[in-house]
Amino acid sequence: MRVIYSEDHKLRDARTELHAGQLVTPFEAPFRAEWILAAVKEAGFTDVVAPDAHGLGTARKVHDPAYLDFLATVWDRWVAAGFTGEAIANSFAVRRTSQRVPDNIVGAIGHYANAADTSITKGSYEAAIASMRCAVSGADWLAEGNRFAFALCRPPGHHAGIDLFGGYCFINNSGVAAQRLLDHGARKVAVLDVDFHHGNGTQDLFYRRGDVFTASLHGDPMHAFPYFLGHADEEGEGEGVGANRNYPMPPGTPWHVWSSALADALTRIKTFGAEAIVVALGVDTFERDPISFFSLTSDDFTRMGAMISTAGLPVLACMEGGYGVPEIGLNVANVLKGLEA
Ligand SMILES: NCCCCCC(=O)NO
Ligand SMILES: [Zn+2]
Repeated sequence: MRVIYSEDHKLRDARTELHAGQLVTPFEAPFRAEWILAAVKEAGFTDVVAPDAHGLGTARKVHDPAYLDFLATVWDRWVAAGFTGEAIANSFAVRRTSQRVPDNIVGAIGHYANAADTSITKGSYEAAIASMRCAVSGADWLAEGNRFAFALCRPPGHHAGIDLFGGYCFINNSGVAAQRLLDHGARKVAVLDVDFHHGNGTQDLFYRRGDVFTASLHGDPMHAFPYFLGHADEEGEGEGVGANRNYPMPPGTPWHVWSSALADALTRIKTFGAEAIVVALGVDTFERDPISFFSLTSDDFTRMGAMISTAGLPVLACMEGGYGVPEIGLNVANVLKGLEA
């Protein structure tokens, strides 16, 4: 199992997150990647490498280039406007509004934000680029004929849409990796999102495409972030009809319910004809995750990896969510162990 990790994730170290009406210390913090790296090494996954210095060529095929340009410049524009706090959106291009991008940086950040929980700070963009590079390097490892890779992506990416950031995400790492696999010659690829939260960004990227099957198992959006996408009747559009599958589940969902959804998703991925699976690997489905409400145990993550492995396809796992409990490292390591079992 090749592990791809970049020290540059530490450049993403926001001081604030808008949560429950207060500015709190972000749940998505640097310690997460350090705990996970230590745990996977402890579990014997010691083939750890830095990512290659990929540019934005692949990302520009799934994200709006103007959005990527915004990400590259937003912090400097924010500072130039004289603001001393972290860049937080507080006005949004909601229903029945113009989709023109304002020149004003407060307007522009609101145009591109799908949530107010993600403060942008100095270094956030550079960290997001490094995170994307981990995922692209993992896709390259699979394209070289290897079975498994784990991209220890931080910041995460599955809430990043074509031209949207939020939910701690800026560039859709697993989506860029899926595109990279297609660029390497795959005809069909799947993105399987096992994070507690719906992969609204990934769904957005590929909703109208027939070459990437997107499946997401998640907390019912009637009760859980991101709230406004992730329902079972969202099945794709145009060339993408039938290539999107959502499995919304209720609070307290245990392994036997969750795993039946996984089994169905894997069957559909095989029927679709995917040649590889990119797993958006969040471990916030864990029973003690501080911001989620499923009931998976640490042993269930081993079972999860083993089930995904039975599809018999190359797998690239890209780190997504999973917060503030020591078991996040163990849970990630267990998925990797299950994959290789
Ligand atoms: N601030 C609202 C919750 C953001 C969820 C981030 C996450 O774990 N997504 O998978
Ligand atoms: Zn999550």
